[in-house]
Amino acid sequence: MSDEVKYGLAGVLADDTAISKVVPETNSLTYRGYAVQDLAVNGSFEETAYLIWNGELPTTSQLEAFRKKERSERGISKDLHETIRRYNKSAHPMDMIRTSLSFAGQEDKDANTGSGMTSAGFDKEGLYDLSVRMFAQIPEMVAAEFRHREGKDAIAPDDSLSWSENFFHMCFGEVPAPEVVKCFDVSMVLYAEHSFNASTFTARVIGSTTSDLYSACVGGIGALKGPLHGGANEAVMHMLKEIGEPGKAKQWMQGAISEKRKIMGFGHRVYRSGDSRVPTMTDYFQKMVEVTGTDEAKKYWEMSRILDDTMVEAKGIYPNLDFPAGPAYYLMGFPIPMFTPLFVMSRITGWTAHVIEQLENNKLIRPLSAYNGEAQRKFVPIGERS
Ligand SMILES: CC(=O)SCCNC(=O)CCNC(=O)[C@H](O)C(C)(C)COP(=O)(O)OP(=O)(O)OC[C@H]1O[C@@H](n2cnc3c(N)ncnc32)[C@H](O)[C@@H]1OP(=O)(O)O
Ligand SMILES: O=C([O-])CC(=O)C(=O)O
Repeated sequence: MSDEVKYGLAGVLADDTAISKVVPETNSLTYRGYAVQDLAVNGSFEETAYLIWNGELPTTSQLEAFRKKERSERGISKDLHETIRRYNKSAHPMDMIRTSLSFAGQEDKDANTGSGMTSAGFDKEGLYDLSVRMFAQIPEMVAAEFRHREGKDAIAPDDSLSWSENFFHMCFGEVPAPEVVKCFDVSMVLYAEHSFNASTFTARVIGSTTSDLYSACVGGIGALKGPLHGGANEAVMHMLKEIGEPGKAKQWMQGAISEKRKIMGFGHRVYRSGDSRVPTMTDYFQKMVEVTGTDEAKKYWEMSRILDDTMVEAKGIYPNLDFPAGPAYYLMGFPIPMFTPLFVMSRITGWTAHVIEQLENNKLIRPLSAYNGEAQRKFVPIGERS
């Protein structure tokens, strides 16, 4: 270990950003200056997406035009549908969405817009158009992959529906109660952006080589899949199912703590005393429990309260957004392995905005390493090696 190295880049300021601000001291998060909880409760995910890319909230007519643009970009190709139908049904949905986005990139004649592969160079408008296209099409990929795993045909998008309503329609063939759609929409707002988290930083690193936007986002998907990052929302639900009932929750948590196990959905690199997004998502998880009204839903709610209290009391480690989001998605009817692809559908806004910001003032991201391997030595011909 070297004193000069910042392991995991912890505490390192790697660049400027005007997209979001995380303030750990006050557990607050703003997108372009707006508190995330205000955006989530009072606005829609479409408005947040517009804000993240354009820097300002849309007026009524701007939002109308944005919605029209998003709807006009819906519709993945027949070839991609055909490819999805060939996927191994037991593959993880994150592997499926990573493959589908990559497939869409090789089909898209505009894929290299704004990249070093074209002589035109940086093209902000072109990159924005590509971003909206991915935002419009990724939900259809996720829904088609879900239905393929279930042995069902894909459902075409419905342009009369909002981005969130349309996703439910493409998954289940119907739009649930407005309260359920709102809870989902809130989760999308909360997941959209979080400064230099691992997947966004990955996307920026790829963007900094002036590679293309699809490559940057495919890389982001790879980084998000891990349970230390986006994959934790799935792990939380597996944990709740493993514990099984509220009566066992405290003892389970105490056992996990004494065995020094990492408990999924808790802790954060930046927040040390609570994740700014958790109170809002917890309120909406509770609303999902009320809407569902089942004993199972109440059981997950009670368990999550006990786990939260026990962990905070024993270790002073607080839940992160994945903790309430996982069970909320479960109550919406999504299968567990689909939770991280839902995160992708939202975070595509943050990833693309960051790649555009990176390219606006680009400097290749290339840190140094402290070498701790063998000292230089003489080459030994193969016949002389022991
Ligand atoms: C949307 C998101 O991506 S949010 C993050 C989602 N990830 C998770 O929920 C996975 C579980 N959490 C973790 O693994 C970590 O908290 C991370 C990876 C998120 C942050 O990690 P780091 O900033 O590197 O903190 P680090 O892992 O060094 O933890 C610091 C201390 O807190 C403990 N700690 C942190 N998180 C946890 C946890 N979830 N369970 C148990 N102990 C924990 C560590 O064991 C360590 O203790 P020690 O100093 O006694 O060794
Ligand atoms: O910021 C992080 O390290 C992880 C996180 O919460 C996110 O990406 O939303």
